[in-house]
Amino acid sequence: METMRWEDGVLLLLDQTRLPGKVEYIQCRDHVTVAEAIRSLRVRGAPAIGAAAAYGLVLGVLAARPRNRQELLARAREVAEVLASTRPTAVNLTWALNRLLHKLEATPSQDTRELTELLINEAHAIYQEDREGNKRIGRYGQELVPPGARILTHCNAGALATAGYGTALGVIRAAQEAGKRVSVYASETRPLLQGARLTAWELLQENIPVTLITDNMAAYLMARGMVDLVVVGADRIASNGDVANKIGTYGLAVLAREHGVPFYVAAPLSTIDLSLDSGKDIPIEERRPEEVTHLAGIPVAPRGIKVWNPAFDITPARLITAIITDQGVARPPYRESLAGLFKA
Ligand SMILES: CSC[C@H]1O[C@H](OP(=O)(O)O)[C@H](O)[C@@H]1O
Repeated sequence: METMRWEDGVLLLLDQTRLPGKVEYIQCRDHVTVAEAIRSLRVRGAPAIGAAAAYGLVLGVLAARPRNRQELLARAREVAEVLASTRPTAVNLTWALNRLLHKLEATPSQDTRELTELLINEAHAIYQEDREGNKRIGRYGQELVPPGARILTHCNAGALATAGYGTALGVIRAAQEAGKRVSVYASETRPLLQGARLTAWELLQENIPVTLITDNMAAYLMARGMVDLVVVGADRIASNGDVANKIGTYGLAVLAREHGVPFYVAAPLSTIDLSLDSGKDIPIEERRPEEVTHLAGIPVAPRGIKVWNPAFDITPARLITAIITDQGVARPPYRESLAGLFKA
């Protein structure tokens, strides 16, 4: 199942709001459609958002038919700003857009066709590198997975959240491929149910044993000794190892510490933001109240109720056993080990 596909100047995006019931692709011919898809989580997951935004930038430049380098650069910057404003937490979004802009600025060509080709190739490179990087995350991560491990994961950090294979689910896939016969508990992940709708669906598609639990069952599951490790994805990792990830992750990390369960985060280097000193500096997206007060369009809370709906929380580095990246496994102290991975 592909999260996205570039076909003759059109970006096809798998509409993840329709899963698991329907597999439907939306055709994006302009950056505004891509921006809406990111904002409404038709495409979601830090690396997938980055890749989609990169292709969205290409679409925005193509649509404007710039007559010269100057017009093309101005248009690219304008479109990047629109796409960067869609969701604040996943650093891959701005990382991908900045990578394309820097590539443009570093290329002296005056030929708009050549510059546009350059953008398309860079977007393809981001997509391809993420797929390959996730396989490496899987290889590094599966070495931490004991045979027969019962693994708890939260939200969806799978192929649907990336350009393929997944980060946290990449570790699970690699462990399964290594013959470790793992089983997975997927927490449903209120309010948008990425665990129930996406992770459960992804793993079932590949016959990886998976059991769905509600978020409030995780504590009792661990108290019953039914979890051997937790592995989750990330949307942004600060230089000290603090991790922003789907709301509910921090609670799982506290529970894992309480019950002596290893807690792993899996993410590519493109999710690590060394410019941030700690998790305090990571912007946390707050979303519409209706995501909490309604379920499939049906009200489940009284009209007018006040709602707080942060889409992410921050897990402090001290609760994280290791951070599994596409360049190797980082262990505490993270400020040194993460910086070291960039130098490798
Ligand atoms: C591999 S990154 C996946 C990451 O993104 C998810 O958030 P969202 O579904 O809101 O984009 C969640 O935090 C996952 O861990």
